[in-house]
Amino acid sequence: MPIPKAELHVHIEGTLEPELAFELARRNGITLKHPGVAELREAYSFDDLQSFLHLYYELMDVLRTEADFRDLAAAYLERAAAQGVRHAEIFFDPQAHTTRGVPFETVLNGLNSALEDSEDRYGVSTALILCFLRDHPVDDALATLEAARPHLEHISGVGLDSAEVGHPPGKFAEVFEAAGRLGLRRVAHAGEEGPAAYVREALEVLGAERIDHGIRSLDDPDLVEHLARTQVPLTVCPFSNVRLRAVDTLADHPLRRLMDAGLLVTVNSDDPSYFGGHVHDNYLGVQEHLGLSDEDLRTLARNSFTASFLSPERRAELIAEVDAYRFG
Ligand SMILES: Nc1ncnc2[nH]cnc12
Ligand SMILES: [Zn+2]
Repeated sequence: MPIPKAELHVHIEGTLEPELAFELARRNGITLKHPGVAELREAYSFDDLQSFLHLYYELMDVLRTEADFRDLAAAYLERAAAQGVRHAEIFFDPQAHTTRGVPFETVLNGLNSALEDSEDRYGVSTALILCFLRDHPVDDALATLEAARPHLEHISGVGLDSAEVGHPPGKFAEVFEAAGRLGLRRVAHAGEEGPAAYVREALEVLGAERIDHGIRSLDDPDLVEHLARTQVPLTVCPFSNVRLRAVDTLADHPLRRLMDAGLLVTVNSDDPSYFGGHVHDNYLGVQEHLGLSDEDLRTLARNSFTASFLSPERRAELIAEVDAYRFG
């Protein structure tokens, strides 16, 4: 079994495998543009974040009913367990569904019905993080937070995702402030394609407790020093960065430089069905291409629990499992 770890950056909609997409399309009487699974997989070649988002939102059309969202989440949890995941903090994009006429409750109830027995079935504890789409109006984000209010016992935090460049975090100050007042944790995608200044803004204006991606932080030495001192975690997604061409190759990936600079770095899958691998595949990829040792992987696994929203007691238990793990 792979080393125990937490996954802190995975979009549930990005775990939709082509086979399941076709099954759900059939179930819902939808015809996909792509004739079959092989042709769809061939379309998984991207120039940048925007070209990926186009297909990502298009394929979501197959997700219509509670059962669809349940099956999507159950399939992810089963695969995650096989990758050594013991705890998953899972993003979902309600606006991508409500704008298509799928009610907020359909999405949340469906996901929850898979999440509620995840610990018993798969040995994976879970949390949900509601992401606002930063390329949509702020008022839509406020309305989404309002829709979430009756369901806060099922939602741990809020995040910010979708097209980054031209959509600085500061635009969402009011929404994040309101989310904070509701007791929600706050994270944000920043510094994936956008500049280091967006990472600063996410920290200073949104009160982000974790930065999703954050790789462009390296362009600003003062910011790197700040992140090292405060230990605000980065949820880094190496396969994603290569597939979306934020980084040329895995061998060029800045993960090792971020670790060497003393940052609290974690490794995650982002949208595993689109980017060629799940979270442990990412661990093995960076190990091979960046020359990380088994002990480096242990550090990354430890970091994943340290950076999680689990209680200090549960974090300590899981970190003890990481420390006791023997590489095969
Ligand atoms: N890598 C990513 N960046 C921004 N938004 C996303 N939504 C799904 N994956 C994303
Ligand atoms: Zn992401």
